[in-house]
Amino acid sequence: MTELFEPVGEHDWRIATTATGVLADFNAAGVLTASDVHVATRVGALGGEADERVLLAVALAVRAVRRGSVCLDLATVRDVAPELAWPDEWPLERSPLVEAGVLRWERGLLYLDRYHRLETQVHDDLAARLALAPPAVDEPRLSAALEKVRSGHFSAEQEAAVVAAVHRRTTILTGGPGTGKTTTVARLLALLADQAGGGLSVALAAPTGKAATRLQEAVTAELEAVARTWPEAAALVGRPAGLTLHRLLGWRPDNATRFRHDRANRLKYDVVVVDESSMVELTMMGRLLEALRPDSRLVLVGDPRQLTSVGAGAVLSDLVAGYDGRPDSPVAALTENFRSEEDIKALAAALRDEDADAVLAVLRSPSDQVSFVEAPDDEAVERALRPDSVAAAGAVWRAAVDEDPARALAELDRYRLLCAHREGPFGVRRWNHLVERWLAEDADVDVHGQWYVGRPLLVTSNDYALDVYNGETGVVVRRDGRIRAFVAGSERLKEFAPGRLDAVETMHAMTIHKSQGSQADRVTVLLPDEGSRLLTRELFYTAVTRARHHVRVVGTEAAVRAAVGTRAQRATGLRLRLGAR
Ligand SMILES: Nc1ncnc2c1ncn2[C@@H]1O[C@H](COP(=O)(O)OP(=O)(O)OP(=O)(O)O)[C@@H](O)[C@H]1O
Repeated sequence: MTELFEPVGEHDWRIATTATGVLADFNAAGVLTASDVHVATRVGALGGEADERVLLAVALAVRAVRRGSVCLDLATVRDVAPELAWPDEWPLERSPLVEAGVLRWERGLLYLDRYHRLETQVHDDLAARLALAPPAVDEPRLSAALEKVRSGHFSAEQEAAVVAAVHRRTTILTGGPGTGKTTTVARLLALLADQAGGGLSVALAAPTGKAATRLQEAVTAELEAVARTWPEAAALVGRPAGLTLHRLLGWRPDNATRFRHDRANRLKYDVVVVDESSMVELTMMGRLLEALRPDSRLVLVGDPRQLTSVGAGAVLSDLVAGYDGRPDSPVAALTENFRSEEDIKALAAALRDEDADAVLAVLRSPSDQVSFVEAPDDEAVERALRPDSVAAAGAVWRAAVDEDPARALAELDRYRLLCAHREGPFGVRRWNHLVERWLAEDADVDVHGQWYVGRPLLVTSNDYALDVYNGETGVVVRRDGRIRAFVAGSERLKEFAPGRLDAVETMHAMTIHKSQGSQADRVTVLLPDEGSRLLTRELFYTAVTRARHHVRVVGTEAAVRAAVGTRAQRATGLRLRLGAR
């Protein structure tokens, strides 16, 4: 796995032509980009720091944040490129930048001040929530209520989780796909509404629009199940709406990182549930925690084994690891998977155990749920992917031709081709083009133009004016002779003149990062080669757990071993802070 780039000549945009000394050396070696170097030089000039070792540390800290870390671990930083001339020491203690608080140096971790502040804020806000007196609970009422939610499905593990959550203001509910997290949340809401006697305001939030929609749908369905045995409580909860975290906090057109709700203007909700919390980056977690009323309840739901957020931080997995073993831990874990097929569960379990031999054994065992196409070269990969891709895209296209957008969107959820990369031989862009070409060649579909009938769409950013959100899926359909784009929303299909949707991509293939928070009946995972820097266990786990009924892995044994053996490392100090009370 390489973490460096290879400069392609002196005009490469990643080369800082003004850099000198050690910064220039690390830039030329592909460790630092031009922007890392520029930020460090500028910070040094403004803060009166000329020691190039400190400037190198600043540039490496900027690089670390760019790559998802919250800070720079100086003890391991050399591993990036051991052959380079690293400084013998980091004279940070004497640095005016540390003195001025521009840099923070703590426990061997070097922070840019903004990230240090965020991390300490997240820690302190959570600590303050945990230190508050627990909410008052009417125990006889709770016991009576548990009797009512027990009918229908409800495992002992789920019951233990809701009982713990009723007694806490902060709960972190973890579990893999299909472990009944949403079921548990719906029952928790019923119990809380019953305790409150009504008037409980609930927000169901998630980092992406698609995840928010799914959460709302799933909670609504589970509340309907609760209503069969306990209609009063279900009625008290009502129908809470799903919304993105940006929307919950009050998105501001003038500021990308600040929201309308903050410490001075808190959220009014009594309960805030956040699904897919593994995707929540440190900045957003900070904003959420400061906007919550201290006495409100927060339920963070997610799977800490999945890929971390795109932005810096690994908050959920840090919280789970950091609270581990603490008597005040707010973590409730669900482990029993009720949804996936046995062999998919076995594959996910082998990945959790970090056991490459076991992963390969599951992949190679005959199964109608898991398959492995060992494709040594490009041609073999194409041969493997072509029939399924054409069949899946053809089914979407046929529904679109039949002017049936609901069916087209349902077809879209049946099959998904997942890639690690956006660009390159294993990238989404290439496979989108290939599937379009195959569709034209094998099924005679007209794929010309941007808005061809049957084009599957993935929304890539939130548009509050249009009411479409990052992660939502859509399809192009001709209706009454006009080309329209339909996007799946929580309550209804949303119809647009396609030109109005500017942040959409073709979705014959999708990145694994973007697939978080969604599932499909059948999933094909295209593994990149073993040198890919994206290939990690978290990536592989996220990909295979997107499948409900069948997962097919296309790649090589070397790629499988590389994935299982590589952890997505992010330097953060949150778990240390939590562990070192
Ligand atoms: N105790 C149980 N016994 C049997 N089935 C259950 C139980 N709890 C949940 N289920 C069922 O398992 C499936 C998955 O549950 P649920 O959607 O709550 O899980 P989840 O963890 O939220 O999943 P995901 O995150 O993948 O959406 C649902 O069909 C649900 O009805």
